[in-house]
Amino acid sequence: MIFFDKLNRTISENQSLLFVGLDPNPEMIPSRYQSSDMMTGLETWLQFMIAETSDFVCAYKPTLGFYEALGVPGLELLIKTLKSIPKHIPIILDAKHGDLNTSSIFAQTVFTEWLVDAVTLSPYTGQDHVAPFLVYPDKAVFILCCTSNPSAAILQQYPNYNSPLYLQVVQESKNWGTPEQLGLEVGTTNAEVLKSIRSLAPERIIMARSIWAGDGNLQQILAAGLNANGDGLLIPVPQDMLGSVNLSEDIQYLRTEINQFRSDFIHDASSCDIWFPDIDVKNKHPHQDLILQLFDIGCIMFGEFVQASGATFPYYVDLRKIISNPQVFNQVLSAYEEILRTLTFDRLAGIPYGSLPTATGLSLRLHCPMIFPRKEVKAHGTRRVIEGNFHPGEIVAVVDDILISGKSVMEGAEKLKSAGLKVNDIVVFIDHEQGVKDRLQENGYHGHSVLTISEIVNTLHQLGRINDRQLLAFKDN
Ligand SMILES: O=c1ccn([C@@H]2O[C@H](COP(=O)(O)O)[C@@H](O)[C@H]2O)c(=O)[nH]1
Repeated sequence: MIFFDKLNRTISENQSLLFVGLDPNPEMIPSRYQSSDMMTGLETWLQFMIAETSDFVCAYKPTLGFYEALGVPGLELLIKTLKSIPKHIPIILDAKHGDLNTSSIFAQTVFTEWLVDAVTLSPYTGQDHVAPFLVYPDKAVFILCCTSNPSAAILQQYPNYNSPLYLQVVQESKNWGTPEQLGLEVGTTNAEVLKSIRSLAPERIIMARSIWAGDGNLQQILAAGLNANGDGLLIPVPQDMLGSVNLSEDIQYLRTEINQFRSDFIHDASSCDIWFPDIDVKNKHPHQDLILQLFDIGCIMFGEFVQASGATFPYYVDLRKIISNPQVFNQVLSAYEEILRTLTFDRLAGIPYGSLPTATGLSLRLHCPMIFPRKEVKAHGTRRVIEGNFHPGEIVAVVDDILISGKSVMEGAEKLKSAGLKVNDIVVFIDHEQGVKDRLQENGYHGHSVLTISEIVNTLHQLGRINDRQLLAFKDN
């Protein structure tokens, strides 16, 4: 069962939006658990919390840092604690993981060995960091949008109160995963902050944090954070309540207070909002799925990228990555193949290095011999400019990844022509447009492309993968 369904089922069965932080914090341990053996005391306390609350919460949230701080016994305690949580209750591991290099292995460990359902992530390493977690279809992530720590305001409110960074994080992270896969972690005592995030992300689950640290106006927080259906907001059980001997009664009292507010809130609302992705089904691009997959595996990036010419573009395409994803690579080959089958040629040539794997794949598919013009000629050995066998006079179809100015592909084609070969057609995956095909034509080549960059950008925007700002940056280019 996917995280989202598991969470909603527990919310409905336990009639609760409350979650408990299962943290072995030695500074918070109630005196009745302070034995000479700290680990035993912490474990007994954690078991008490689970036993007292499992019928009244929708999720548990162990904080990895508290367990790590206890060393190896702490990690053993984490495994024991995770195993003690009833299977039907979702576990959100609060890791605030933020390291790109360890993201894949960390996702594998927490999801397949520790069997947690969701994990909190820091947003700073961007979608590349989130993607390895989202390849687990039944799991989810929560992106840390803001914290209530006073000194963090200088960063989170940057550059100004009208357009603060934490709202940029919300807007941006909505492009990284669906509402079922990606929720938001919001630490705040300020209902206005929560309200601004809720209005920007009406469809997301918000995991509230730190709401009890301020004056604790629960009603304001609920009004700001609940979605129009009176849910979508996970509320932490206050830390000081977790030390109470009457934890079960206290939590039920809090649950009733929240549910009373929710039912009044739903009653007052005259309509409900349903979130739909902005997809135009009728005008679906024939390569829509491929465009999405290329974006999701990081082949199409948005930002400021300096090109070989020195110009800055709002995107960069790195098709070299497809070789690491055979399923996407196969689809890319099929798209090239469709064009090549309409052309007449004796040999295929790939432009090094990026297009050599593509040309090799196409050569095998089309049963057509391949050659390639070297990028640099070796000072030793055969000193060949063209690798592979050919006969002067043969027609070569040239394959490359992307046309920007057309310079690199034309340089390759010229080397082939110098060796007595004929080049009529150049087939690329992406055409940057802006007249580059005309430039090829002026030099005697007929350019063909699977996709244009505007088709890619418009499709990604239509499907919510890129935002209005990214679309505008592209259009203004
Ligand atoms: O987004 C991009 C832009 C460029 N490349 C690399 O450059 C050449 C194409 O540039 P020309 O100006 O047409 O020579 C392309 O073959 C890539 O090697 C890129 O990969 N992605």
